[in-house]
Amino acid sequence: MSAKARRILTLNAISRKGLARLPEGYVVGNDVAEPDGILVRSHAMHDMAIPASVMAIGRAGAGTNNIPVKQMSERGIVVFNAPGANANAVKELVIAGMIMGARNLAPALCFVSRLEGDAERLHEQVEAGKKQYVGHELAGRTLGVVGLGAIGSMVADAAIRLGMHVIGFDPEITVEAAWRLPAQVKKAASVEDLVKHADFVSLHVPFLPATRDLINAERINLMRKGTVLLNFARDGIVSEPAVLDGLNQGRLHAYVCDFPSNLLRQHPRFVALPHLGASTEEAEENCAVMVAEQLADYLENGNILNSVNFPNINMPRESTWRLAIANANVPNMLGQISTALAGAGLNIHNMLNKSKGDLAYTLVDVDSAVPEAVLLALAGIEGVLRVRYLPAE
Ligand SMILES: NC(=O)c1ccc[n+]([C@@H]2O[C@H](COP(=O)([O-])OP(=O)(O)OC[C@H]3O[C@@H](n4cnc5c(N)ncnc54)[C@H](O)[C@@H]3O)[C@@H](O)[C@H]2O)c1
Ligand SMILES: O=C(O)CC[C@@H](O)C(=O)O
Repeated sequence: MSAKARRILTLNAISRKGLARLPEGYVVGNDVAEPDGILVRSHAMHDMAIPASVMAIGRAGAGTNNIPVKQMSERGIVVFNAPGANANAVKELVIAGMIMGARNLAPALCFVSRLEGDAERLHEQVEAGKKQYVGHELAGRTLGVVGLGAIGSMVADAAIRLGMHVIGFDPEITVEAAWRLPAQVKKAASVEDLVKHADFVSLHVPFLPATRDLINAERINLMRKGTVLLNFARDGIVSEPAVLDGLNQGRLHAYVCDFPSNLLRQHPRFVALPHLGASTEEAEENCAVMVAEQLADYLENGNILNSVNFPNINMPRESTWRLAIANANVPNMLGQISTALAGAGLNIHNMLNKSKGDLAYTLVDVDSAVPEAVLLALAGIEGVLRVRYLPAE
């Protein structure tokens, strides 16, 4: 891979092992001006002025709701994520959360932290107090999983191994994810159907307008009495006032999540962790390695893997002179690109075009150097969002 002095701005701490995957010569830091690319975890980018120099953003994680993806698409900026790279870390924390909820571990730990006196007095208080925290076991209970992607499918699998029954709901499940799912997972017809039949409900969907308040008062009222609700996805997926009512009325036994809340914080059966789902060395490294490699291959060669807004595309280099063109997915773009190249006497060696939704992307290898005037002509075609010239070093 060629090593231009590309500039990468980091908006969060990114694992060093990931940064080491960037080519030599890259300038990387949290104060880099005029960056070519940005690496980010949960930093909120919606209100940030994203410099004109930026060509790509790599999210070292799964959720991209902290990034203004639509505006980036309009600017031809490719947004990458790291699908599945932190799924095992989240799965393990969800299992911990189920046990915390079922065995009343958070209030029990609070009880212990308040104990005073000598060893004999501690013993007396423990034996008198522990009956308040009697819980139940996971085996034989039913877990409902909403969203059966990378994390949901792993949670389902782990729960089955713990002796639980599992039902799942995911109207947009991919073929790949469906293959990953254990055969024992029963299919729910809807979220309503799922919550009616579960003792534990765990949410693993992205935060989108369609999933805002997915768990609301109506759905909580359909739940079995004493349900444990787990949310390691995003806080906005659950209506907090509805959860508070559910906890107060006993419909919910506990709400275990990764998102502290001022509204819920006083409730003894509200358990919040500080967004720790992906905070393991392994997950941080996996995410950073994946996204750094994707970002570098895009910046150097124009290839795209795991973008949330542009299609996957990979064309091995067969010539020195490459163009990468991001454009609207409308008719005759390829015709106009080819005409502009032919008009300048440039012979196309290889060309690949892919589309995803409203966006398309074209890689073109040509047999000779591309003059600046041709780049300007291509950029002037209506619907072209960005033109990059990537001659191999
Ligand atoms: N707590 C954390 O630190 C942490 C870590 C990783 C991911 N997350 C969150 O978890 C989410 C899921 O992560 P993932 O890696 O499993 O993503 P994923 O893309 O692999 O899976 C998401 C699944 O949700 C499904 N889905 C979408 N809308 C749905 C709906 N309305 N009802 C049911 N299913 C629906 C999709 O079809 C997909 O299968 C992320 O978007 C992120 O917000 C949180
Ligand atoms: O980077 C993190 O710590 C959180 C990541 C997580 O929320 C995700 O969506 O992948």
